Amino acid sequence: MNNKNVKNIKHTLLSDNYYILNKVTFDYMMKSGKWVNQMREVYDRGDGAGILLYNTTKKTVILTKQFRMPTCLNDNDDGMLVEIAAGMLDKDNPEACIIRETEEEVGYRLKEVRKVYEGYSSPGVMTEKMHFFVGEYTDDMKVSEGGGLDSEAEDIEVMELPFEKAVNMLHNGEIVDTRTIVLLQYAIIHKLLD
Ligand SMILES: Nc1nc2c(ncn2[C@@H]2O[C@H](COP(=O)(O)OP(=O)(O)O[C@H]3O[C@H](CO)[C@@H](O)[C@H](O)[C@@H]3O)[C@@H](O)[C@H]2O)c(=O)[nH]1
Ligand SMILES: [Mg+2]
Repeated sequence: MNNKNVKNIKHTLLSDNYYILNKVTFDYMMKSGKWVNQMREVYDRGDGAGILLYNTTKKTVILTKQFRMPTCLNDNDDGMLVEIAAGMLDKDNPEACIIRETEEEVGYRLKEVRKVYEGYSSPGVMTEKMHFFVGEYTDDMKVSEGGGLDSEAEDIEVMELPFEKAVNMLHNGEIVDTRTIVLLQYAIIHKLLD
């Protein structure tokens, strides 16, 4: 931390049941010069990486579908969410993480990936920074059915679909995962599948 307008940062652990939730209090100097004491609850579950897998010959992309309880509690009736392949870094670097997660979740062993963005997922609440990749896949890279790790009770449906269909799903509101929106827009802007 390097900000002269912030001092007296104190962490109080609220939960370390699975990941870490802290209450963080600090003094913050407003633009007016007045110091105010503020409190934020901050959830720390490490950083993540996600990838848009695309095939320029078939003009397809690979996405996943899985149950996401938090979305179910907010407007997503059945809790099923269409997403890019993604995972948490654990102890890996972002590139190693996304190559591992791609094989676990969708069954393709990638040789190369390309980092395109890095961004905070929900900066008011979470520490998480997300590393965004794109990667070209071909049929001969398929090594398994994917689906996620049984040991983590992951139950992931692999969806290979025409890019055009994915773009329609983006525009008609079927795709509501922000990370997936970001990478599909990247693919459109940079004409990855033209
Ligand atoms: N028991 C238990 N297990 C959990 C909990 N939270 C996560 N897990 C387990 O941890 C696994 C993490 O799988 P990953 O593939 O590494 O992560 P992810 O859930 O796909 O996360 C990705 O998407 C998130 C967006 O929802 C991102 O926040 C994250 O950085 C990453 O990109 C989940 O499948 C689940 O089994 C929890 O509170 N309790
Ligand atoms: Mg995942």
